[in-house]
Amino acid sequence: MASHPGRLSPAAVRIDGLVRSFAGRRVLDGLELAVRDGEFVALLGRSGSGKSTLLRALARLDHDVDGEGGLTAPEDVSVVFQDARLLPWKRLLDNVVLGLRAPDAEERGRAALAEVGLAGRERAWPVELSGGEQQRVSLARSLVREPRLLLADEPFGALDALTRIRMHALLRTLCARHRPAVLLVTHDVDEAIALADRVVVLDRGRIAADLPVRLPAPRRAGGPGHARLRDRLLAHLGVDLDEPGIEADADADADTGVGADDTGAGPGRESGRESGRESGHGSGAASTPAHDRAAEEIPA
Ligand SMILES: Nc1ncnc2c1ncn2[C@@H]1O[C@H](COP(=O)(O)OP(=O)(O)OP(=O)(O)O)[C@@H](O)[C@H]1O
Repeated sequence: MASHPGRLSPAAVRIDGLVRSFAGRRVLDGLELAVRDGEFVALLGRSGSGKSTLLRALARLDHDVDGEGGLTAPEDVSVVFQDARLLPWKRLLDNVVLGLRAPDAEERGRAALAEVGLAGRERAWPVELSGGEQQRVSLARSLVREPRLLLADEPFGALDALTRIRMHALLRTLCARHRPAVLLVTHDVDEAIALADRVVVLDRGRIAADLPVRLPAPRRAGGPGHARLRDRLLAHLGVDLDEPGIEADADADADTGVGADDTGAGPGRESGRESGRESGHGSGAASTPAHDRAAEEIPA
């Protein structure tokens, strides 16, 4: 992903003390987060930690939900879900340009389908496509609108491992070309590390860790720094790698070419102590959020 960690870009997203509650229970509890223009942020968190609730708030799909706090997000937002949500009675091109009011909509739709590797399939029906191909159409439909912000809620969660790897490469290429800010919800730590400029971990409605990923491309699992960053994120997700039956990557201590403290993450923010494994999941520190250093760098 083309990233410019040293360059100060404006904030595409700024969230300040966001609260969202269901039946009096706070799911987002004073959440602070900023995402720069063109930045790719992966959002990890245990099931029920509020990831989709956050995405729905950013997409303005939560009108009926109780909440407060500041939320600035662009108007031009596209959302990709785990299921492609194509209209089965419309051909692929019509699905891609649905609602797109532009004189050159059809031309752009064709170009978008070509970008995702589906040139020549414009007149196909969704039912004729595999799951991975349908998700390609979903990406084309999102990016044809040239959104400033792309929200992706586990977009590859239903795909097989090989298709997912291909989709990672495609998403990287598309984002480098179109440069939207991206907030990707995923359960897959490796996916987060492979794709994102920054990985944030949501825990009990707040950001428990916010780690820039400073790993060279291509980011292959097992590369320098990768394993230790992975362990650190897993610890924040409550996975105890010391538990019998759970093995850390064998190369976790065999990384070369990086300093002793190099976890592949820059000087991010973590609740609790520096090592997530030492702090244990949650560690109680989620209730006293540290200042978000990464967000601090983002000018309004
Ligand atoms: N419309 C709703 N009404 C009531 N409770 C809700 C609603 N939407 C979400 N919740 C609750 O809010 C909590 C967070 O849900 P959310 O879907 O945001 O979690 P998540 O982190 O995306 O989970 P998962 O990883 O399992 O998809 C859950 O306990 C869920 O039951």
